[in-house]
Amino acid sequence: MSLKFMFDSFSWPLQDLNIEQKGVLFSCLLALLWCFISNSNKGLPPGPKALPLIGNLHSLEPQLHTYFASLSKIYGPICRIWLGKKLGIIVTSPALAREVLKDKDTIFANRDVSVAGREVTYGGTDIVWTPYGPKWRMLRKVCVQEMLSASTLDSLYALRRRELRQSINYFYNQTGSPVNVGEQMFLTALNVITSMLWGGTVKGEERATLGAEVRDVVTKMNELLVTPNLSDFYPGLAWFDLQGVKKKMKVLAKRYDNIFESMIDQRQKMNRNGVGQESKDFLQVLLKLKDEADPKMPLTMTELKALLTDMVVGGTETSANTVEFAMTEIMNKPDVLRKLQQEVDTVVGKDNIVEESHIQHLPYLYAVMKEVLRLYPAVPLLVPHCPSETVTVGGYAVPKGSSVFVNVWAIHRDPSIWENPTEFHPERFMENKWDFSGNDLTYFPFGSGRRICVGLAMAERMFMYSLASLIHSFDWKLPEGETLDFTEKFVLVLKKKMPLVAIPTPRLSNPTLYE
Ligand code: HEM
Repeated sequence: MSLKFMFDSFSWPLQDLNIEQKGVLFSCLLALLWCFISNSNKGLPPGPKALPLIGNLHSLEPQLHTYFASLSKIYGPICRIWLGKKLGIIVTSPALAREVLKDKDTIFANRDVSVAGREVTYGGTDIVWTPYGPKWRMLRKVCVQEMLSASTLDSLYALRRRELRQSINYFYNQTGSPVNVGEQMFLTALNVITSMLWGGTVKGEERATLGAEVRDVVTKMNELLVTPNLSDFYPGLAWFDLQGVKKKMKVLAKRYDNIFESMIDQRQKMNRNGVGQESKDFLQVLLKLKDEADPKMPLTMTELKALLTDMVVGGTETSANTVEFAMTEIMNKPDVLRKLQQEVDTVVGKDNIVEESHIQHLPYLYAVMKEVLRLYPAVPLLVPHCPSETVTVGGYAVPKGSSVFVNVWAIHRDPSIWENPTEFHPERFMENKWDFSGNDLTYFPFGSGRRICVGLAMAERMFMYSLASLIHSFDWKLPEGETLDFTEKFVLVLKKKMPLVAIPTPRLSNPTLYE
């Protein structure tokens, strides 16, 4: 429909031609476009034949991670795909991933901002979309050293604990009934993160209302962020916003901004009255930084809000989906569940509840986290990188401005690297060298190099604390007649196609441990 729209809109110079002349002209145009596209493939990595105008859009499959993996099996560890006018480069080997993310990191540490992404992050002023340079370094520093440092995270433990205990209490009240584990984990992650953002300001009923509003906005934003958008494939058409993605995102971004404005307003009032300083949360940390920032590199109110957006959008789905995949795999392997429960029982005891301080004493749980992120890396193609200049990778040209997808999902399942790659086997991580640092490009679920995930430390805490609490507090079984489903769905992040529904049964000694 949109291509017809394009031809209709630009048909005025053809009005005086008869049907045969139009046919000839159209064929010439197609031939020219074909030549243009064939020539423009010179020096590029190999890839499937592209059609004029649409490139490979016609054969694109929604499960991009598996589709890209199948292309790399045909065309090799570096291949190309045309997304309309946009060139995509797919990288699927540790050696080439190293070239992109380590050896030529400064060139590739840039992003190609999507229309929807720009709209939702105050014009791309957040960490994810800011190009590599002094501004991005400043934002990362704020995040790593101030918001997500070990000491700030320690000081926010009470907020995380409050939210997780509420979820455990919810599961307890559902004893014996089927519960949508995925949905609950999303709510828990969202509540944990928003609580850390401004939990010191919002109390009681307002917290619940605000939670529902944020949840609604974030869910709709995530849907729009993954809508294939013609404005991204044909930047020349962006002005028309043919699918209305930009317009819809603007409305959501405004709702989101209203929430931030109201939180910031309340906090500034509290600060003026001398009571805000007691609030320990990201908002307080950021407002202080903003007031004390170096005038040569200020932290603006817009950047502050964009940073808060990153925490919510970057931290909720990733964390929640990882816990849901873990629960699914564990329920499929009763031995793993038993071993995990034994480990947690030994460290915590059955007359006690899990605290975050326990998690560093749970090596098997840590191995489970690594194995889940091997099979289901939360961001399977990383956030696409974009070279700031044309550069050679694996002997092929990667032009400036192309979108580079590093298929970490496929590397994590490569049989030449992993024994029984599709089997969930946490033991493989008990005594080996793999970690989350991204130094070894056979295993890098959080990315590697300069753009490595900024929320790594928080993700570790959230996953370990949540999963330890879930399997320590409850035994889990499937509803009668149900089977486990492992089908994945690619929506920029990786999620389960069918949510995990399971029945919790309390296993601790005393009902007060669920309050
Ligand atoms: C299981 C949990 C998570 C996984 C597996 C994960 C993974 C990733 C990956 C693969 C990237 C892209 C790296 C690249 O482009 O090369 C990324 C970027 C990012 N993540 Fe995470 N993430 C997780 C949780 C979080 C959390 C909890 C937060 C924040 C609270 C967060 C915030 C970010 C941000 C802001 C970026 C962009 C960094 C930049 O472009 O400089 N992530 N993450």
